[in-house]
Amino acid sequence: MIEFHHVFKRYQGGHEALKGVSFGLPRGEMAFLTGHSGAGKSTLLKLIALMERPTRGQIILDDINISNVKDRQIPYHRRKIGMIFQDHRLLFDRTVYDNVALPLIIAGVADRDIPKRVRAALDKVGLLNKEKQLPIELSGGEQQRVGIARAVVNKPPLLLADEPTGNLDPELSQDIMSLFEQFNQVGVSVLIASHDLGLIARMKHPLITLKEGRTIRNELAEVDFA
Ligand SMILES: Nc1ncnc2c1ncn2[C@@H]1O[C@H](COP(=O)(O)OP(=O)(O)OP(=O)(O)O)[C@@H](O)[C@H]1O
Repeated sequence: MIEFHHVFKRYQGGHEALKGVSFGLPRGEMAFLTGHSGAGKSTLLKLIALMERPTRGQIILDDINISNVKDRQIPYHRRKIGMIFQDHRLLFDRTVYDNVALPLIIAGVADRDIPKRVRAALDKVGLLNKEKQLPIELSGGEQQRVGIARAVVNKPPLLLADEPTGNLDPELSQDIMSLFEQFNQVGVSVLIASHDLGLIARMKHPLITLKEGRTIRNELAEVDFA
C-alpha cells in the first residue's frame, strides 16, 4: 500500500526532518509510527498525503509513484486517504452532521446519497444520536470520533492519524485505538503516529521508530530500492 524508498525531506530554512527513511506498509496492515518530539513523524504522514513533497527518494502509494502526482491532482490523491489530527480540525460553527458531510460534498457525491453515508459513518463511531449537536457540545473523545467519522465517510483504503489520542485520557485513548482496529479488520490500512508507548505496546501492531529523521527500528519490511 505504502512504500518509502530512501526518503529525505529538507524544509525551507534547511532543517532535514527525514534522512533516508525506507519501509513498506502492506495493504490491510495497521502499524504505529513513534519517536521523540521532532523525530519526523508528522512530516512522514504529510508526505504521504502530499501536504509536503519529499526532497529526495520515492514514495509509492497503491503502485503509483506520488512524485508524479501533479498539484492539481492532489484532491483525487487525498480521496484515497482519511486523515485524523490530534486537534481534530472540526468546523466549530457547523453541526456534527455537517462536519462529516463535508468530504462528500467536496467529492461531488449526489445530495440524495449524503444522509445515508453520513449516518453510516456516525454509526460506526457510535455518535448517531449526536448529529445535530455542535462540536463544542461534545467531549474531547466524542470530538475525536467526529474527526474519525469525517475521515472514513468516503471509505478511503488508508487512514493516517497524527497523535489521535494526544489529548485524551487512557481509557478514551484505548477506545479510539480500538475503533482504528475495527476499520483495520474490514481491510483498511492504518498508520498511526503516537507518543503513547504503553498503549502501542498493548496493541501488538508493527512499529516504526524514528530518531532525528532516521528509522532506528522497523518491524515492517524494509523495501528494496528499485
Ligand atoms: N514547515 C516546517 N518548516 C520547517 N521545519 C519544520 C516544518 N515542519 C516541521 N519542521 C521541523 O522538522 C522536524 C520534524 O518535525 P515533525 O513535526 O515531523 O516531528 P514530529 O515527530 O511529528 O514531532 P511531534 O511529535 O512534536 O509532533 C522538527 O525539527 C520540526 O521543527
